[in-house]
This record gives sequence, C-alpha cells and structure tokens, in this order.
Amino acid sequence: MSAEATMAGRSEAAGPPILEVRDLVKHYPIRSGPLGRGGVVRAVDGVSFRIPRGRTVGLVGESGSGKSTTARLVNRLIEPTSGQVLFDGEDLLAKRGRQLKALRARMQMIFQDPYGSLNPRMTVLDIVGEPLEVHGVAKGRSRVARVIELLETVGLSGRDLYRFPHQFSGGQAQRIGIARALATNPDVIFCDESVSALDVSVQAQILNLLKRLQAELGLSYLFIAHDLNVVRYMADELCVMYMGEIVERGDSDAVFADPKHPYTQLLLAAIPGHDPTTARAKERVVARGEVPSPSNPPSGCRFHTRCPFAFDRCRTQAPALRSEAGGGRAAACHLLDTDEEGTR
Ligand SMILES: Nc1ncnc2c1ncn2[C@@H]1O[C@H](COP(=O)(O)OP(=O)(O)OP(=O)(O)O)[C@@H](O)[C@H]1O
Repeated sequence: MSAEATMAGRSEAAGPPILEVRDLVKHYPIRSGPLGRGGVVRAVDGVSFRIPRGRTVGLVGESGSGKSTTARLVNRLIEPTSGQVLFDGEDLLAKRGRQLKALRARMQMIFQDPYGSLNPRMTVLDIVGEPLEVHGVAKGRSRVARVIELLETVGLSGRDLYRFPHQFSGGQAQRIGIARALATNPDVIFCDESVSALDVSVQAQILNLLKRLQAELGLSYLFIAHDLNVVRYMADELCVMYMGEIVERGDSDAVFADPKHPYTQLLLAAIPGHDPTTARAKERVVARGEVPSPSNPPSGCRFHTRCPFAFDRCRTQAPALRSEAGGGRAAACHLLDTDEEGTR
C-alpha cells in the first residue's frame, strides 16, 4: 500500500480530527520605530493542519520557525491575530469562561524543562492533584487515590506522594509532569521539546511511555522537537515549518523517505546517517545564507534566498501549499509545478 493510501486509511479510520487549525496567524507588533511603531514579527503566518484522533503530528523546523508559537496558540496560552482552531468540532477561539475551562481540561502540555515546569515547593501530591481540584475532578481522599493511580500509570508509585521535585531524577520529574498532564483525562497533549533536556537512554524511556499512553488512552499528540530522529519515532504525520509557514506536510514515513520541499531536504540531509531514497533528495542540498528576519520576510517563496534550486518565479510569487492528487502529501514549492508541466 502506498504511503498516501496508508495515510488516507488512517485518517478515515480515525474519523473527524480532534483538532483542526485553519489559517492561523500570530503577528507581534514591533514597537521600536521613531513613532513608537514598527512593523510586525510574523511568528505564525497562515498555518493549517489537523490532528487525527489517537495520532501524533510532528512539527519540525529550525529555531524561530514558529513551532512553539503555534503550540501556544492552539493551546490558547496566547491569542492569535486571526485564524480558527476547532477542537472536537467546536470553535475554541469563541469560547470564554466555563466553556473555555472545560475545553482546556481536554488539552494539556508537557514542557521541556521537567524541573522548571514543576513548582519546587509543592509535593507530588499537590502538583499532580492540582488540576483535579481546579477542574473539579476529585477532592480529598478520592484525589489522593486518583493521584496514586496516575503515578502508577507513569511508572512512579504512592511512595512518591509526599516527595518534592528535586528529589527525583530528570526522567522521573518528567514522569510527574506527564502524570499531571493526564490528570484531567485530556484528548490532546502538546509536547514541546518534552525530551530534549533528558539523557538519550532516558529520552527513549519517556518516548516509549508516551507511546504506551497513546495506545492505552487514545491520546493525540502535537509533538515538537529539534531532534528529527525523535520526531520520526513519534510522529504519524509531519508538518515542516519555515518562517511561520508550513512548507510541507504528509505521512511522516513518506516525508522522511521522499522529501518534496528543498527546505525539508535540507533539514533531513542534516540528520547523521539519514539516507532518503529519491534522486532529488540525494542531490546535495546546500542552503545559502542566514535565515531572514521574520519581520521582513523575502518576497515570493520565503525560502528562495537560501534555496539552491530557486528560479525567477520563486522570487516574486509565493507558492501555495498544494496537495498531491489523491494523497495526504502537500508541499509549497514551484519546482513541483514545473515538474508537472514537464518544463524542468
Ligand atoms: N512574544 C514575542 N514577541 C515578539 N516576537 C516573538 C515572541 N514570541 C516569539 N517571537 C518570534 O516569533 C518567531 C517564532 O518563534 P517560536 O518560538 O515560535 O519559534 P520556534 O520554532 O518554536 O523556535 P525554537 O525552536 O527556538 O523554540 C521568532 O522569530 C521569535 O523571535
């Protein structure tokens, strides 16, 4: 079965997506001009993707490409400039008060720094039990029982209830963060560099824990990591971001095996030992120059200033993120248009 068919099958089997992001934009005003006004930083600039139920979507791209901002927008930690976020079919950005709180309980985040994200003065019971109280899930003895259950789910135990974060190793501390994230029975967990701070062997344990929890609880993940091997291990689908835009997306195995966008080819070429199979991907992709400023993105294709294959149209016309016929793959690159027209 082709990768596209596999992906279509997966999405079909999973039903409507748990999360759908449409044309999401976040511009930060720059207040440094002579009149106190400048331009804007285009942190996220028209991003659309879906997370099918029970699946993992990986978000990759260089530092500053807009991955964390996307996760924070979708999680509603910050408000977007424009766009739409549908959570289980509901318009998340239109929700306020109790309705927002109820939806928020169904989305949780696991952070990068396990110690920094846990209050050092709180016991494990209070750290993991806090969301149970905030969201009115459990109080008193039933809260303690639920916290023990959550600790056991992540490989800790009731003996850890009255200990403090600094008494745990990095991997164990991250397990506490995961137990806390699970407390409200979420549907989606946002993992932003959740294993980057851990030793490699501990990373593997936490990734396997996340996979087991996904299988057992039907969780969906948005998974952000610099380490592409980690993303490859975790993600069913991949979105590649460059300067606030998604430039390629598709089934993760298919993108790794046959990256369509020169930027994706560049990212993958940097993975030690990675050997993409297609001819184009095997061409040596050498990116030139620095990443341009997100407050002054290049005209046309934003990658054209670094792309070894850029031609005239790339400098003037922004390529659309076009889906391939019959498949879940999409890439925003004029080279793909010209390939189809047979002019290249
Ligand atoms: N509060 C803010 N005010 C102004 N600009 C911001 C703000 N937050 C992020 N940015 C800018 O938005 C762009 C995207 O940042 P973001 O942190 O989302 O990227 P990222 O891909 O997650 O990078 P990293 O991997 O380094 O975390 C960057 O240019 C960043 O400087």
